[in-house]
Amino acid sequence: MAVFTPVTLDDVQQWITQFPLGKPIALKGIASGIENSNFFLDIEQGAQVQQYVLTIFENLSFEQLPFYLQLMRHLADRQVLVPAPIANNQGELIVALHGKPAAIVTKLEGSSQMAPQPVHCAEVGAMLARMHLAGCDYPLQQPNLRGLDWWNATTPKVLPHLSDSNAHLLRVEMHFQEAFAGCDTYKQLQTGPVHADLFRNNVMFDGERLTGFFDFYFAGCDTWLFDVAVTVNDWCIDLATGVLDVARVRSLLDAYHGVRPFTDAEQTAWQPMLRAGALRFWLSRLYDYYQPREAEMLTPHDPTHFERILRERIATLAPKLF
Ligand SMILES: Nc1ncnc2c1ncn2[C@@H]1O[C@H](COP(=O)(O)OP(=O)(O)O)[C@@H](O)[C@H]1O
Ligand SMILES: N[C@@H](CCOP(=O)(O)O)C(=O)O
Repeated sequence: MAVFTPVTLDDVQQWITQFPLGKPIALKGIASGIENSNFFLDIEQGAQVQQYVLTIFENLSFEQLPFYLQLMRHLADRQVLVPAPIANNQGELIVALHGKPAAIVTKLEGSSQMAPQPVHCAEVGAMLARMHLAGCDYPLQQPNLRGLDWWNATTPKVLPHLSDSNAHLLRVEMHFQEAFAGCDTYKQLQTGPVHADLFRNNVMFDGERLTGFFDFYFAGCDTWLFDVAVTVNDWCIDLATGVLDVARVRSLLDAYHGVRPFTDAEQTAWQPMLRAGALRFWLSRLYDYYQPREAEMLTPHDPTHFERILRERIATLAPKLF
């Protein structure tokens, strides 16, 4: 279940006249996805047919969306591979469809690489560094809405559901992360717009060629290193154990470092940041697990996966950043 707002080709043919795009000839609902209604949209442009993705936003409002859509436009304009939002004839990226905010973005080629090798991790690392640099002059500001403030607000909501051992882990780690966020090294870390959810299912590949990052709806301004940690914690692990795979870690980090060299402060902060990246998703998965949304919104992700990763990052020294 992923199309929550039904749309017909006829609806789109009327609506799309406000975009400088051409004639829609096919519309197909996308089955995967859990947040929004997504459709592949084929548009005839002269002798060619171009493919786009139409998204109707089910939860985010007109007021919340500009940060994400304008960020994608900003990055696309700077040759970072992301879906490029298309503006209507008034220059608007977000336009109402069936009373909800909607947007059209370019379709990325390929599919997600769910069993990445070092070559894929290198592509991800290099593009992530390019994305961070390209975001430097992005004018809009929004904090990472799943950052420390959210962790502090969420911890008391999930603590009553946890075993003694997990409650202890959560309390100790929150204490550790509060101290880390207040330390001098942390304050020296470079910040800017980050994706903050760059998991395997949010990147497209055509063979070994990365074709784009997508699903920017957790993006916000945070440390670049947090983005790297979240990415490494998903792309470079053995999924069963959470243990880092050194070859994939090295490929991702070396490729990133080749584009945007890591700093000494980032080197010092690396292990605590890997723990922060694990804690963030442990907490959100716990929250979703114990405060489930409506029944049709699929099975929540497994929180124990990130509990395992967090314990592993605390116990084992990670490969150095550079
Ligand atoms: N720009 C795009 N290009 C190609 N495929 C896309 C694009 N955006 C979304 N998709 C496809 O739609 C699916 C659902 O998108 P996603 O952003 O995960 O949805 P949701 O926000 O509802 O979770 C993705 O897994 C991907 O297959
Ligand atoms: N990546 C997060 C969940 C975010 O949902 P997404 O499918 O839209 O990326 C997790 O794995 O917990």
